[in-house]
Amino acid sequence: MTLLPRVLGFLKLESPSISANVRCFAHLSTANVLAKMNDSTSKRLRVLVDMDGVLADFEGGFLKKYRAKYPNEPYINLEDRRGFWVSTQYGQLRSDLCAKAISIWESKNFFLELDPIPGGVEAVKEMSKMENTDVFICTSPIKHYSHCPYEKYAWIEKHFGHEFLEQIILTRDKTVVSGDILIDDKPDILGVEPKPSWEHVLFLACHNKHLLPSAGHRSLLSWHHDWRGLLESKRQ
Ligand SMILES: O=c1ccn([C@@H]2O[C@H](COP(=O)(O)O)[C@@H](O)[C@H]2O)c(=O)[nH]1
Ligand SMILES: [Mg+2]
Repeated sequence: MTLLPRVLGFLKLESPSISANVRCFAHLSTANVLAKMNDSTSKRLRVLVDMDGVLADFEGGFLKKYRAKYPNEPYINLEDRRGFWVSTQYGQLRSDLCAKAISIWESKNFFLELDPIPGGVEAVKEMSKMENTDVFICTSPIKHYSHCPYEKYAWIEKHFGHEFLEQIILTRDKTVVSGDILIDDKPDILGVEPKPSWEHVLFLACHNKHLLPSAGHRSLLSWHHDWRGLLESKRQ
């Protein structure tokens, strides 16, 4: 508190616009003034990061467990995957395989045991430590809720630590969540909000890599590509 008059005096000399900002914060402590000023001079970014297919290897985990449970049934190699819905493509292969596919991700420990997508956990940890950046993991649980919601929380705790549980958003409709950017492998993210606040950046996955880039639709090829540049472009 004692430093506040000196900080105000210094800022008044340095910049009239900054000192105007500071006058609004005159009731705050010195630390709060500096924090608020930082907020008011650079854009705070809210990043939403999808989980399945972006942080957790849903497709790889599915194929491994499907082949273990149904060793004599046909399967689809990851290179041959087309379309977001695994169940749809398996159903096209043979109609009864749709239910068999669904039985895999409805099983206990499916979501918990998914391997991390290379570089994803490290990237999200790093972005969560960046100045003026709020990161949330925004993920859709399946409606068969016996295991999935619990295991998604447990997966985040296992890979990010207990404190990161604050950053989870479980929703079946991502269009109602506000953010600057949503990094997600699903090509069409639809819901009740026709104009979501975020820019959807398509994360490359085995099921979407054959799609032509749509006009104005940016993509992130992997966590080893320039996600930092992507975030910076949204601050400007
Ligand atoms: O064929 C499928 C493939 C995936 N799912 C489930 O959809 C969600 C996808 O969540 P995102 O947040 O969009 O990554 C996930 O819970 C998968 O289990 C499906 O139901 N059918
Ligand atoms: Mg996904």
